[in-house]
Amino acid sequence: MSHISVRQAEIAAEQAHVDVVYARVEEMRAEARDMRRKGDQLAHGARNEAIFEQASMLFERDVMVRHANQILRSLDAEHEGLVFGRLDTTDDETMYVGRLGIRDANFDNLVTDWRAPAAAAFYQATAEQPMNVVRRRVIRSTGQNVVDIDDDLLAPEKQPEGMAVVGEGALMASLTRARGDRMRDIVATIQKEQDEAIRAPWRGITEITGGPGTGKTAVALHRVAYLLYRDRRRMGGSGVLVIGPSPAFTSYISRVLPSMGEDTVELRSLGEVLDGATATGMDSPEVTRVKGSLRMRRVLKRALRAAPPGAPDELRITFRGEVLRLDERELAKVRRQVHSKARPPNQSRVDAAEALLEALWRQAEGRPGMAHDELVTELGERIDFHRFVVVWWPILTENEVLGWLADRDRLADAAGRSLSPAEVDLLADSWAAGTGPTVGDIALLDELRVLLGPPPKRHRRRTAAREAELRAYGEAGDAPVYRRAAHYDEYSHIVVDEAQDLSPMQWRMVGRRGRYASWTIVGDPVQSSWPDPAEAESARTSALGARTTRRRFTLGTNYRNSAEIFELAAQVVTDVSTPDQLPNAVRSTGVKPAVRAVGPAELVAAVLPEARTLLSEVDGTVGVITSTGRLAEVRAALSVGSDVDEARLSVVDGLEAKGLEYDAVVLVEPTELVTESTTGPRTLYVALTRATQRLTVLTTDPSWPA
Ligand SMILES: Nc1ncnc2c1ncn2[C@@H]1O[C@H](COP(=O)(O)OP(=O)(O)OP(=O)(O)O)[C@@H](O)[C@H]1O
Repeated sequence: MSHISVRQAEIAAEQAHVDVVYARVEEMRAEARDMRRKGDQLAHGARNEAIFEQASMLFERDVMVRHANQILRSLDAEHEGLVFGRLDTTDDETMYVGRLGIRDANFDNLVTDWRAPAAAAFYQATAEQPMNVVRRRVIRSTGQNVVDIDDDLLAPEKQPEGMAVVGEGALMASLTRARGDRMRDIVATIQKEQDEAIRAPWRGITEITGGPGTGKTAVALHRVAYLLYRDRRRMGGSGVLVIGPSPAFTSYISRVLPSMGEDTVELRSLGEVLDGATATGMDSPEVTRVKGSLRMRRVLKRALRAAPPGAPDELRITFRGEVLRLDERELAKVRRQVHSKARPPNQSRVDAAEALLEALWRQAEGRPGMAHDELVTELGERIDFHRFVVVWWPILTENEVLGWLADRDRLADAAGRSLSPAEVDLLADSWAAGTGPTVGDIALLDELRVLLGPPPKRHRRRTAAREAELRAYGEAGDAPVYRRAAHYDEYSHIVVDEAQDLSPMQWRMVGRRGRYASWTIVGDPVQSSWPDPAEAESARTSALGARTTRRRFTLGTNYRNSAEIFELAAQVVTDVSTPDQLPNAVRSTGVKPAVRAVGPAELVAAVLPEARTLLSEVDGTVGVITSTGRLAEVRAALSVGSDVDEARLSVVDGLEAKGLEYDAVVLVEPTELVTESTTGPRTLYVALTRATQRLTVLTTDPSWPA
């Protein structure tokens, strides 16, 4: 047979199996719908039964309906390539690997779930250690149609007669495909070093480091899918949280888990970790640095202890014909005394009232007709006294307290010697600008929330049991509504991506979400935009606990950039990295990055034609990356060319580019990315490593990158 007809024959054989699988999926769908119907009938029946029977029937109904819904959800997930792999072993066994485990009506395996232990060989077998695998086959499909196959022969000496081997490399084929605006899953082509990190035990802290494009994000997300599959009860019930640097990033990765049938994982950017707040704006690097520093804890603590703006500075009250008075100094003393108790301020109003009454007694003591207990009881019940307490010791929100600090004098008082006068100016200006909380403010607000304590509860409308139930299942029962209590801190697993950029204050905020969590921490120190890694490291250790099990995986192959693009990127970080921190980019396109020198007046005008050229050269996305200061100007220049395909073109600054990727990139004035940031070369490195195929650098410096 010719080469082509062997391939066609093999594709046809795989199509036959895939057809059987899809037919079975249809049957399973019908069975699940039937189960759900029965569950509903059971519930209907229960309404007519005695109460105690009702409870058990409702429980049974819940279990049935939930189970049926879970099956339907995973069957309904986007199943492009439901079956993507096949292993042929030395024992003449054949195993298909796919996104779901599927058995036929006789319980024989049609497809093994990629996360099952039996499927591990699909990712881990190598020619050196074939793990009983003779041939590994990747099956590529469009919808339900097999379009191509690709084989690795791992044990040629065991190849039986008639076993065909076709293809040129599924990984390379997948890497050269055009990118869309969302990241895709990589289940079919996970590499061995990646698989080890994905399948690592759930306990403790799993660190995944590696250079740009090594698949850290992809691996972390597949790890989540793996952990949920292996331990759904533990992981799914308490929930999994994935934290990324920006909303652009969380949107970019948002499809990966649903495409694997997992739609219960929460994705949040750093500006959204605190419930009720959404921040996207970034401060300047200088301000970010101060806001992120642990010194802010002391500043915030002191800020809380000051009298709130507008609080009365005198208490005057008449008791038994005598005027009792506490002046500003005495009131300040009482305030200090109440704050010195361990209770948070929002829980201390009763303490404050008691301390005020004691201070009033000290005024009254010795005067005729005064008795301690009478004064305390009678004044304590008086409405004018209550009115005073409410305004003198108000229940505060974190936003109010941060708002106070826009006042430079107040901030300087709170800062004491923790901040320099220049730092005080920087922060006061940033808050006085009134543009709403920035991403850096969110960690401060969260800190204040904890320092203030919860406001006193008047009524508990829901019982604790009801709360717990709502947390676990959502109110609707069958739809997956994953509403958790505000400031939920019991996630079972938390993934922190681009972890190298978290400030110490952000580590504290993130650490609070996982009191009992295990962690996957993903990052690359060379891409860090945080200036003091040692401080961040120690904050991270105290946030996550130093003694827990730690395991570390380092990924060494850059799957994103062409070798030509990465060669240029590596040049800019030679001074801030060691050779072992730089990955190996193995895919060569033969196209070197274009570096174009232009005059300063032509710089911005040159962006549109370059973007147009790249849009015509690649099938997928084009990113324009510029300094933050130039973002608006470049966006305006690009909107002039209304003929460009906006779905394929985006404009971001160096920080927003974190974690994203495009088929082609226009990088505008690289030196500005360096000078604008306190960790310049690292930010530039991020920008230079976003493109998979083409990179054009526009610079006004003819000698760049020298
Ligand atoms: N085994 C693989 N098979 C196919 N594609 C892969 C594989 N590993 C990684 N990729 C692809 O390489 C690209 C880079 O992956 P990813 O974004 O996860 O890298 P990263 O290490 O997080 O990068 P960065 O640190 O630059 O953000 C993605 O398009 C991803 O799909």
